[in-house]
Amino acid sequence: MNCLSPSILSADYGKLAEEIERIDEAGAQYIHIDVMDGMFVPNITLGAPVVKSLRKYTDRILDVHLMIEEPDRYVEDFAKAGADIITVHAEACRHLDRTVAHIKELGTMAGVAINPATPIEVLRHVIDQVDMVLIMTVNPGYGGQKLIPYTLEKVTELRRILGERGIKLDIEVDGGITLDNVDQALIAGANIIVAGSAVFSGDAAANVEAFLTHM
Ligand SMILES: O=C(CO)[C@H](O)[C@H](O)COP(=O)(O)O
Ligand SMILES: [Fe+2]
Repeated sequence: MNCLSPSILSADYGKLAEEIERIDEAGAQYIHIDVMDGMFVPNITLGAPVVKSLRKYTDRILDVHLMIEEPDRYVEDFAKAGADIITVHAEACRHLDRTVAHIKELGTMAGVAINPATPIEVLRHVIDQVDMVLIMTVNPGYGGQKLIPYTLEKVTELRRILGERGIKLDIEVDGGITLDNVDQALIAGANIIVAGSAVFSGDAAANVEAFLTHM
């Protein structure tokens, strides 16, 4: 199933509850929450207490994207806060297999993300353990960047490999997705679409509805 996961990175942080209710009512199936630690990426955003507060305002899937070093230290906090999917970066984990197992033990869906320059080969031994792979279509750290075209080739290649291995898995794309390129991402084989600035610039509800017509 194709789903939209608006990234609240580009929402008004002073009105997060209202912003989430708006995109929930407009039909977005997921809510993408970007957690940045100022180490793995240059920015700092928010932590588990904010996720816990936001959980009260929506029953949609809380899709937590951890852009933090050694995320194993925090996955339990995010699971307890109400995250439905916790995605960690392969580049940030010293023991990726252990971290994925830890997330699953907590009863939460597990995702693994890779940066644009990270080859999909790093996923080879974990793709039958995770619920989702996140292919970054920009370098992580900021909203509002332009999609890097070669990243969609990685999506196509991963979908092909999954098909050969008979593995059903969600592929999420994140970064620079707009109404003008979302079809390319879907054709490449992505089925979870993150969009931040394209949703939260202007009328967020109308933007969600416009995306959903493509899904
Ligand atoms: O993970 C992210 C940045 O690291 C964000 O989810 C992503 O960039 C979404 O924002 P936009 O759609 O504006 O690119
Ligand atoms: Fe993200």
